Amino acid sequence: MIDITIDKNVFHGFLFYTGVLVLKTMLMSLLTTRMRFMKRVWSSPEDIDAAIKLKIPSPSLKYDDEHVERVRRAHLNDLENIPMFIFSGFVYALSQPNPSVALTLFRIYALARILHTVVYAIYVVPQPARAIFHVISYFIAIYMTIVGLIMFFRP
Ligand SMILES: N[C@@H](CCC(=O)N[C@@H](CS)C(=O)NCC(=O)O)C(=O)O
Repeated sequence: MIDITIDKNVFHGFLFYTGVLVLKTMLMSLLTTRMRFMKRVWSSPEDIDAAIKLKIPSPSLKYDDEHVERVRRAHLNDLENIPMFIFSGFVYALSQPNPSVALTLFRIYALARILHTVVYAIYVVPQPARAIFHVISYFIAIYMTIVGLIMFFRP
């Protein structure tokens, strides 16, 4: 029998920021599509056929457009990190953390992931801006996983 106690505010915070980050990741598909239309660049021949039918002027088949690839890399980076947050945040929320510390970590994590995208794919800001936002979110997720596992599985 496992005795699970979870603070209501911590759980609400976890679900809220998970929702924000899931929506943010899904938005990356729209951002990629927008960039494809702006640059008129697609990477599948059938998309070029569709663009011609839509009378989009001079669409091109290109696999390495700098702007499109930048948005795709930001999306991929979300996919490498945000699913991890969902596990880390959940196990951490189960470990009876201090509610204000937990909510602060969720908030900083979400903000850092959003700013990572802003400086990577929207307004390109020189490094180390992106690295800083990545490191902040990465170490928060590592901290939450370790604390969560230790506290949850303590004898
Ligand atoms: N898969 C990442 C692992 C390391 C990482 O996430 N680095 C951060 C901070 S420099 C990043 O924004 N990488 C760019 C990217 O994933 O495209 C990479 O190839 O860079």
